[in-house]
Amino acid sequence: MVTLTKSFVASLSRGYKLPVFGGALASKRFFQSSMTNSTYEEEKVVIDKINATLKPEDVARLGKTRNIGISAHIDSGKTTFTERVLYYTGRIKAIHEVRGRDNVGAKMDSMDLEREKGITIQSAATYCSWDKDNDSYHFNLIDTPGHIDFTIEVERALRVLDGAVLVVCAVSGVQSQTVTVDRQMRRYNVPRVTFINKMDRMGADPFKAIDQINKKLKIPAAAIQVPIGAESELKGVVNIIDRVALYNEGKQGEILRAATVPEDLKDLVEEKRALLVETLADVDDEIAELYIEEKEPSVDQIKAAIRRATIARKFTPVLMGSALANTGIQPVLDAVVDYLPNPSEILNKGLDVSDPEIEKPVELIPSSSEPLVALAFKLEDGKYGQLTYLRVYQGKLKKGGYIYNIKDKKKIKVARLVRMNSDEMEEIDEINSGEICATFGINCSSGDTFTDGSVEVAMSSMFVPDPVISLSIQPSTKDTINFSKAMNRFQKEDPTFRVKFDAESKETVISGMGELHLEIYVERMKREYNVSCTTGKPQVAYRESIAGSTEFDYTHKKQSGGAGQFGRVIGNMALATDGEKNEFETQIVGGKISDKFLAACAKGFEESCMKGPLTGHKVLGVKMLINDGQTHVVDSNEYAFKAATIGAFKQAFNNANPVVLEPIMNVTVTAPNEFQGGVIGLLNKLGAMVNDTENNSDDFTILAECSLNSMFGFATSLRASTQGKGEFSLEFKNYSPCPPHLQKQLIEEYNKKQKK
Ligand SMILES: Nc1nc2c(ncn2[C@@H]2O[C@H](COP(=O)(O)OP(=O)(O)OP(=O)(O)O)[C@@H](O)[C@H]2O)c(=O)[nH]1
Repeated sequence: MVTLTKSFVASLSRGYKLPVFGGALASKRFFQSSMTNSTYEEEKVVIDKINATLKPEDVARLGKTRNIGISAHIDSGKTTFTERVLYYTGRIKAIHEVRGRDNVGAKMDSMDLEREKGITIQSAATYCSWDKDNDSYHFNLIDTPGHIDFTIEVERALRVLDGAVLVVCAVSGVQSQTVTVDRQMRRYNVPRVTFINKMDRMGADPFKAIDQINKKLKIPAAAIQVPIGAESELKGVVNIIDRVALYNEGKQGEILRAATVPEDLKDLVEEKRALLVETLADVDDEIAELYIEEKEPSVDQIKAAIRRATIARKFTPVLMGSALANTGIQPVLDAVVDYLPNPSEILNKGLDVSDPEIEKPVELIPSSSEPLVALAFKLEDGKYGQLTYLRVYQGKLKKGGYIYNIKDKKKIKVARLVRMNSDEMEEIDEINSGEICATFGINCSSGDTFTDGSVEVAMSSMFVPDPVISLSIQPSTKDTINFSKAMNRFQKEDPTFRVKFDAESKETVISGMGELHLEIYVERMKREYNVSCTTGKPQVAYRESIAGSTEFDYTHKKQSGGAGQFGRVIGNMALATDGEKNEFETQIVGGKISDKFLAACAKGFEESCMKGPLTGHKVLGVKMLINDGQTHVVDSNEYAFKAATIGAFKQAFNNANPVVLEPIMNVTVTAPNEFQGGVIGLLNKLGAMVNDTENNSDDFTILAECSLNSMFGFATSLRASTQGKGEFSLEFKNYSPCPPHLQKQLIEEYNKKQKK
């Protein structure tokens, strides 16, 4: 059996740990630039310095802006919640339910497919205003999808947002996807307030859910409300900080009536208020001091401490209600204003790419007078062409002005600027730093950065992770025009979705980040482009590498008749220092191979890495060094040296203990306790390695590692062994050598295909 050195395996998994279901923006370089491990206190020193340079008009404007995401486990009610937010902020005139009988569907689920299935597939950005204490606040609200396979949308949204509302179901509590979303929020340093939804359902228990947030998400959380009534008798909530009861009245809960706390809730209010102060004392120095001195903090001190601790990502205040029953939504909007940061309270960094060799992180200044830096975080194909969503981090974007795409330095005119309300739009003339808008007519990809041309700053590197799964696809009809149109559009919208034509099998192959990810595109093709397709079996994206090192001496020679060919390359092949990359190096002395021919050698190496000798999959983590060789005065040419390198690569690769690598996933499974034995049995059968098990009073969570290959059909078997109550999520961990029998089988299959 082939064994890999520890350092090699470590090098493959080192660096970035991309969520396999998404994460295009989560590139390694992006992590270095934006994902700091610094504490908020360290960031705050820089933020304060930056803010001291801002003009009063910027400070005032930013203070009234909130860029907020809404994230949760699937079906927790995000879309229903957002619909209420749009209604109460006056953006829409009526509330339509998700899967509602009125056939209109919720506003934010504007794609037909979303309306029909009642799930959110694409995120949609919406602008709305909320009045509080005689001030008007502007929210840019992003509804994010809940399903694991659309995590790319969640990740993109979190990247451009300054805070989030985490929606948790009052009955189910913290679910597997809540844990995933929480992990993403940590990764992007997003502060959050929590809303416990579905308080009208039987068995709703907000305090149990809060306990789970503390334990499972490991973030101190405390209620700032208690419910008035329960289940179908839910009437409103008590704000326990101000000790005020809030009743939702009117046809759609639009009237919020304040009243004294009901007598029967007074004890509960005091108990939960004391718990809130105690929790804050653990995370905030000012409250801690008062707590030690046994002094009661004032309402303002409590609110200020919640704001500080929430923005510092040390605490999450918990609100509760029912979106469907129109209860408790307005206080969440107040909490967004009170406790979530404005754009000047978050440290955003870009990369100075003026020198491509050294990308230096630079802090962005949310001032409208600074040079423009904006990130295209989402594309949509709308009625008027490509709609590009932008977050302006610095500077100002004007209608009629010019911007430059940092990727290709192309100058582009901004013909139209709009603010979006799901699929409707409002024309605007300019957009300032810290805001989100959309524009038409810009030909770009998701993740591109735009500037005014005076700075060379990128918000994230252009690196996009390779997909891990692929499917062959064929249109059932002859409508190839629409088929290609759809493919092009999907690829632009989603960098993790790729399309390629396999010349050998004469098939179009689509690749992506999960089974459902691809299934949705197949479905969208049918619905939006009227093209039905047949698909092949899902295939895992394997990689090839070596486990040893070797020397090579290879001559490519054709010197009989006609123009001759001669090229000889000598050197060695070993593991690359960076396991995520391949490296090519030359150390030729005495001009034995000219620079021109060495460039041809580099091309030969690149070509070889695209198609490994064992199974035709890409090569990963291999270094090739050419340090000697021979040239023929007449017969040597670029072609001959390229061919010599390809030959040498193949020979050396086969001599250096070649291995096939497969994607290993982090698997999180949650199910009620009675199914624990069955789930462990199931994971064992798949060859998964269980790393941790966490038991709660009624459910358990298992963290395991398993090859993606073994995970096909897991959804079905988990459902069967947990009576449909188990849930799981997957995240890419690293590439690791596949079992020898699988390697053998893959090589045999490949060889058979080659012979055909
Ligand atoms: N009883 C009750 N049902 C709710 C509540 N909020 C939402 N629902 C229902 O829960 C289901 C899911 O709601 P959605 O708003 O689509 O949930 P979502 O989180 O946006 O779902 P995805 O976008 O698919 O992740 C729908 O049938 C809603 O009617 C609530 O407060 N109480």
